[in-house]
Amino acid sequence: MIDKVYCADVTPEMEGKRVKLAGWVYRKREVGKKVFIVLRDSSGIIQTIFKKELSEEAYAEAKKVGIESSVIIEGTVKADPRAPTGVEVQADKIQILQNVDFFPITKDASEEFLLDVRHLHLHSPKVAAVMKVKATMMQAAREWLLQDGWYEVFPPILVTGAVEGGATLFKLKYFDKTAYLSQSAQLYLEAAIFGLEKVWSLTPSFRAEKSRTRRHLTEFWHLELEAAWMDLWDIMKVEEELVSYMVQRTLELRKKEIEQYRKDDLKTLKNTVPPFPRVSYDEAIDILQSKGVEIEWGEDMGADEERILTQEFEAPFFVYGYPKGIKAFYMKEDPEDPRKVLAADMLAPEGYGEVIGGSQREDNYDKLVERIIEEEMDPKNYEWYLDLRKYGSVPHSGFGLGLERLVAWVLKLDHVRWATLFPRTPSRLYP
Ligand SMILES: NC(=O)C[C@H]([NH3+])C(=O)NS(=O)(=O)OC[C@H]1O[C@@H](n2cnc3c(N)ncnc32)[C@H](O)[C@@H]1O
Ligand SMILES: [Mg+2]
Repeated sequence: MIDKVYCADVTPEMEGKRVKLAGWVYRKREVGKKVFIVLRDSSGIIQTIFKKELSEEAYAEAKKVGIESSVIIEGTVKADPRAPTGVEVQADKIQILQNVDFFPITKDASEEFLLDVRHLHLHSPKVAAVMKVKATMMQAAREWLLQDGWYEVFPPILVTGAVEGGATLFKLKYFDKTAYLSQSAQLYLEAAIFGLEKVWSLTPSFRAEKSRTRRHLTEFWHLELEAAWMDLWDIMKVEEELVSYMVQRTLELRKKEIEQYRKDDLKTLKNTVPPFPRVSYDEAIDILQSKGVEIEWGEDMGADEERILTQEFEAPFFVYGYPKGIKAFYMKEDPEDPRKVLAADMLAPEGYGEVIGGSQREDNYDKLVERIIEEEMDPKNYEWYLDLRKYGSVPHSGFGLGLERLVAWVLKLDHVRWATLFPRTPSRLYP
């Protein structure tokens, strides 16, 4: 590894110190017999200046480099309030690892072009900022899960059945059998609670969603938890504590990156502390109808309805008590109202909507068989899952958090695709 210092670690207090930097040419301009190169690495940028009188050779080389060329630069630190970071390096040596005559991404690049060259778009410090925020959100999640006694498990991705409806399964040939890409690790997490009680996983989930909305990917990162002995209200508390910790910790560690995207007062992020507001599905329908939305009790809320509902809140909030007819087979019927299930979604404010889907699971064998048949599925395909209700069944609940959706809200991205390294949508499988 090159014994370099990071751009962001060069400070005015290091005046007179000799440093070696390695990175990519971010900006370049020539003024008289000087070349200014703003160097970029993963930590940030720093201005370097090449003066002919200091080193003719380095000056001549510096004149050659193009934007995004990979270089190693050596020189002496000089405090300069005019430089972008208040300090610059008076360079006397440059090694060009690979010169770039023309970098394809220009200021006027369209979103579609940026997606076509996503592998080059990852050079961008603004894109790197998204990935740093996403990484910090997961670092925070891991911190919270560890201290709260949850075990990480590693469920399969090659599976034999649907969790969230057969319409969005990706099917593949598995030797002489048929397999599917996992829509959710949930069913396997439910098996894991009989030994570990509180489990979690971060896996890619796959949905053959044809809907081309700003919040759907065909592959997304899915943070899922499952806990024995917990009911819906218990798991909602887990959700708000986890999400609060993720958001507050990321505000603490990545405020600079967040402010590259959010030009507001960060109020909704600061408001993300427990307890989150809770509205019933019935109340949500009343709110929407009072705002002129044409929606009847029993209908699902789509992105548009959720967007309107979020206008009532300035922090994430829960909607609970959905009608059975619009929710999945595994959800436990509400004993107080058989029309409903013990399910709750967490919606992010500012129009973002659903970031978490969760519920208490049906733990009674016969009722679960009934629900599977009601949903016109074959109980034979879920024999192993039904076994979980035959050998020491317990009340249990869990949820799934869409990581890209949470990041999209935190950074106010206009599409969830910008929250993932290489977006997968119905029209995008390459690069
Ligand atoms: N363990 C569980 O209980 C999870 C449960 N089986 C489940 O998959 N619920 S979910 O379909 O609402 O998806 C959960 C979350 O997963 C995200 N999600 C769900 N589908 C997508 C797509 N297509 N793109 C991006 N993100 C998606 C979104 O935030 C949802 O709230
Ligand atoms: Mg959902």
